[in-house]
Amino acid sequence: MTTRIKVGIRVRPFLDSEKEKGYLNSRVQIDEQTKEIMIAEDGRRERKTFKFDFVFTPNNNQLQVYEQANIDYLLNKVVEGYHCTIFAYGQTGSGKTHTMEGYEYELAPPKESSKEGGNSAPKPRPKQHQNPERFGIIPRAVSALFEKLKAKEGGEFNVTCSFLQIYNEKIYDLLNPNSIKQNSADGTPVLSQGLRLRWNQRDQFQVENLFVFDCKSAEEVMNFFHYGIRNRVTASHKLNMASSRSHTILTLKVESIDLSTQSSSFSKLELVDLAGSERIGQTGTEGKLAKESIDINKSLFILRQVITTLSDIHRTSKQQKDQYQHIPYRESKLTSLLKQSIGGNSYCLMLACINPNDSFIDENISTLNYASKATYIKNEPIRNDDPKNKVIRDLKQENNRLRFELDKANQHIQFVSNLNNSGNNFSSNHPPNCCLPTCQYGGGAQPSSELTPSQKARMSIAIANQE
Ligand SMILES: Nc1ncnc2c1ncn2[C@@H]1O[C@H](COP(=O)(O)OP(=O)(O)OP(=O)(O)O)[C@@H](O)[C@H]1O
Repeated sequence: MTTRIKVGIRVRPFLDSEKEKGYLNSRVQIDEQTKEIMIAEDGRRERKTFKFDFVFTPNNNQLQVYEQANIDYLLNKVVEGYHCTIFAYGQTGSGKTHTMEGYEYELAPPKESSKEGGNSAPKPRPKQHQNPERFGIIPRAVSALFEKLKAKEGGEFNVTCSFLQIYNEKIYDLLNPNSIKQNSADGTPVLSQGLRLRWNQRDQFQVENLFVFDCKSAEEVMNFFHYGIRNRVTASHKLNMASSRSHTILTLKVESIDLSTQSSSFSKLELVDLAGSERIGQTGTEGKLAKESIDINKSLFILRQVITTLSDIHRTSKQQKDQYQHIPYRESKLTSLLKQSIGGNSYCLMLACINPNDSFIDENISTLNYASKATYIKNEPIRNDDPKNKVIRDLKQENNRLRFELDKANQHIQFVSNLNNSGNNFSSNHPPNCCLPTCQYGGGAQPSSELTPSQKARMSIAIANQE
């Protein structure tokens, strides 16, 4: 079965800080009925119109986004054994982390000078007390997933979680204290080598030595998540007080066991918050932050290439497809890890975020263009049975097939020997491999009445197997 990537656009409201600066004009128009976004480019009178699966206005709150984007449907798929990915995409400060996570941040007071005598820059950190109404997709989905798993009858489940970030094109474990060390001089993270990606037989990239924790409840997952976001690289710049400098992927792996059939399935829910594309001039970043910008933009560039290539493939006719076969997944860590999600075997939802401010019209048009391309991408979700189940099922089928063949052969032998014994020569109209009790051809004899009880039993097994 193929299914398109679903795409939603969320236009955030103007922030108080923006209103104070007098930013109030927005050329972005949203039609909730038709699910269209209209935007007028600089110097042009006609508006560009983009159509999506979901559109969210600045008035839509977190719960409305969660419900209308049909996250529930995706969670049901995870419970059924399918992989699902939800990812937020957009320019820096457009509302990705708000949509995925929803926590309020504050700037931690600068650390006292270190022994080298330097002062650390104030670092954003989540506030101690959070308003649950602000919670984004991650806390809501984690809690709903556990509710669904617990409500499922006749089954058991195991959930594990892992949490990583891709920073400057290296992968770091946000749950491993050794993965992220603080610089003694200024408190900024000095990151170790990063974890390696390994390609495995089932056509997917895996991160080596990533910490994976068993979680019995949503609270346990959220505790790990809170631990991890404190390790995520964030920084303040002109466009965002708490800007994510890395892409993060929170992965929940679910093993569901059906007790009646003793079969199990493996699925995963990936919740991805991307770092935002940025123009260094607008963010006012320099030095280390400017280098981060370049790396963020580079990996997003490859992501856009993957989206463009796949959307071209799925839009063109079959003959033309061959020209486009190279999809540059391997050219960045991010796209390698999202290979199953974009053009692969997962259900996938992309939430593209828009800053309403007219100063970012070019960035918004770019976001809308790529989001629009993503609507053409088709995935082929598959149910991920335990590979052992498949082997057992295949062996059972093979066993049934062989028993059926054997029965047919025995019946044929029996039929021929009955003919020889009775001297009856009516065989001319019968096909050589016909199964006598269900034979459609007329004839004088009724051989089924001549079968022994054990033959009849074998015959009924064979017929049952056939059905
Ligand atoms: N829908 C919204 N309603 C209210 N405030 C919002 C909304 N979306 C974003 N914000 C606020 O806008 C600011 C920037 O949002 P956020 O940090 O989510 O952006 P981002 O796209 O994740 O940026 P970056 O790529 O730099 O990490 C934050 O203060 C956030 O609280």
